[in-house]
Amino acid sequence: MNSLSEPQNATTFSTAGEQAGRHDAAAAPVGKDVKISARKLSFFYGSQQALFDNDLDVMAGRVTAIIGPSGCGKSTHLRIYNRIFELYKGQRASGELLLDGENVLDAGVDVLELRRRIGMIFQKPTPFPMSVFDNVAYGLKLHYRMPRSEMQDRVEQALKAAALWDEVRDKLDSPGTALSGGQQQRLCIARAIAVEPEVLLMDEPTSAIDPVATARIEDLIGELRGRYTIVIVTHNMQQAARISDFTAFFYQGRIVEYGETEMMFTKPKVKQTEDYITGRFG
Ligand SMILES: Nc1ncnc2c1ncn2[C@@H]1O[C@H](COP(=O)(O)OP(=O)(O)OP(=O)(O)O)[C@@H](O)[C@H]1O
Repeated sequence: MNSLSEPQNATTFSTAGEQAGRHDAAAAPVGKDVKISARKLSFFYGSQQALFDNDLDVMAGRVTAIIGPSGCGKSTHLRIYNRIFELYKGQRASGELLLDGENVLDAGVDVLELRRRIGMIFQKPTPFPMSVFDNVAYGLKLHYRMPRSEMQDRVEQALKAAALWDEVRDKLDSPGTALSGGQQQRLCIARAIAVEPEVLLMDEPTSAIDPVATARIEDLIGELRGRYTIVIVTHNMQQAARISDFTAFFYQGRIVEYGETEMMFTKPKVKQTEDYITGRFG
């Protein structure tokens, strides 16, 4: 958890851009493992360009929040990571998106395997119309062959990791859609976790659920930190401050500023970031 009241030490943070002699505030933090690097990443809906030369290094095992006003490109950026945009006609990305140094946009990439490595949780919980058990087993059946007993173990582990096991252990055969909204969202997290991803993308995962359920998901994100690299889009400034290690501020398809969350929220380098964080626009 980040405390916004802790004293700041500007020397603990330097950007890759500064090291390279650049002084753009959207460069990358250095000195830690990078899991994903966006390089000159742009995106087009038909002829309309929505993202412009996004450069971003996502740190392994950390939580990175993407913030910015409505329509600035947060979801568009996230949807490139697992190439989910390719399900829609006329959408195109250019530049590079490196996962452990390999460009996921290359033609030869196994997209099914990419989506196993990079799981996604959406704004509205999306349980499949099947039982709680089958929701979690779904990806396992898609990606692996295993005996039923191992499948049961993996489902249980995933539900435990998603902090849902105690609530559903007696209703594994009930429909996933019969759970509460917050439980459904944790079910979706369990489904993503079951296939042992490396990265979890979360696109406003708490915007459709109540404050108590939101707190549980935020706690869960805290528990998953370290084991997974998490990138979360959120409209909620307090949430970004509470749960993320790094924050990227997007505006009109560009990354205006990126850095450690504590610094971003206490000493932003760019006036636009400060104005957004303090609620002057957006
Ligand atoms: N399917 C689409 N076709 C055409 N333009 C789109 C499409 N989806 C998004 N856009 C445009 O791309 C830009 C970025 O949209 P995006 O949804 O990524 O923003 P966002 O920051 O996630 O917004 P919000 O916070 O409202 O969810 C916007 O101008 C939007 O109108």
